[in-house]
Amino acid sequence: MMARSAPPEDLAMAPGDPPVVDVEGLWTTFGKGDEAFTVHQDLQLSVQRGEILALVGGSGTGKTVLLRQMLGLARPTRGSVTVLGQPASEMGREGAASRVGMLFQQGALYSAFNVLDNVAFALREQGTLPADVVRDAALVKLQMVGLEPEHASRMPADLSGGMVKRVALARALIMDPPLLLLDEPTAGLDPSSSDDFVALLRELHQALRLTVVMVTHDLDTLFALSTRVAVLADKKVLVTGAPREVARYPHPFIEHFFLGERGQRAMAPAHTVVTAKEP
Ligand SMILES: Nc1ncnc2c1ncn2[C@@H]1O[C@H](COP(=O)(O)OP(=O)(O)OP(=O)(O)O)[C@@H](O)[C@H]1O
Repeated sequence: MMARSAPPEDLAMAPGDPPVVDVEGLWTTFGKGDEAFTVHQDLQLSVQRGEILALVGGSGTGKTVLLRQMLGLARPTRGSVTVLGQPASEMGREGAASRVGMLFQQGALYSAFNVLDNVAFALREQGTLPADVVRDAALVKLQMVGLEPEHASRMPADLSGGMVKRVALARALIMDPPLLLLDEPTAGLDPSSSDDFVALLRELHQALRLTVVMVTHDLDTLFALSTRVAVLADKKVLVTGAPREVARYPHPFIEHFFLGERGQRAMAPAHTVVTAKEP
């Protein structure tokens, strides 16, 4: 029998409601035989309602794979990834769309569809609502992310990077999912667009009472948004806690990530007065 590792050390979380996401004893192995390599080894993680959890870890530690498993797009090799009480791999496409919205790293809009059709895609595909209702729902979502009705007919190639992210966010929210997954939400944005997008995410988190799991390498985004951080290292969640507590945890990756020059800047008091949001 496989020995179970201890759950990650939790520096902040208080037990309460059942978790929105519950990852239990997760193993993820790719390849076979001599080629096999294990990305997650008995990984545990819970995300409570209303949290904005930042997943951080070195390159290739399986952050994106974990998001894809929460969306039901990738299966655990062993163990379970449960979303709102149901195994994510059994949600089916529609079940997943109504529970989980995902903002993919590059925005990933359909280049042949205009903005409105991109946003409306999942609702239209469901085929249960009349076209004008789908259209109105998409326009509401566009407004929610700060875009005007006249943007609806634009093509993705004609949008700025910030607008692509907003459209992708509107699309992720079209089915009103309670859980939002963000893969590098501010990657590729200039500092000003990045700040605007962070402010939008924070507003929507409050207004829609979302639970958010985000992967980010960007410390400004992490400190501005996250209520808790989970560090992936050594094939598991090593530690979770409030950003400033986790930053002090003794581990080579954490020291490099938080205490390097960028980390010091992001944690500097002048910055945190403006953007820090800790529980
Ligand atoms: N479908 C797949 N088949 C084989 N290997 C895969 C597959 N998906 C991911 N991997 C591998 O799993 C590992 C983890 O990938 P993942 O993209 O989750 O890393 P990450 O933590 O998001 O990294 P980064 O920060 O660099 O984006 C990588 O080595 C990747 O090549």
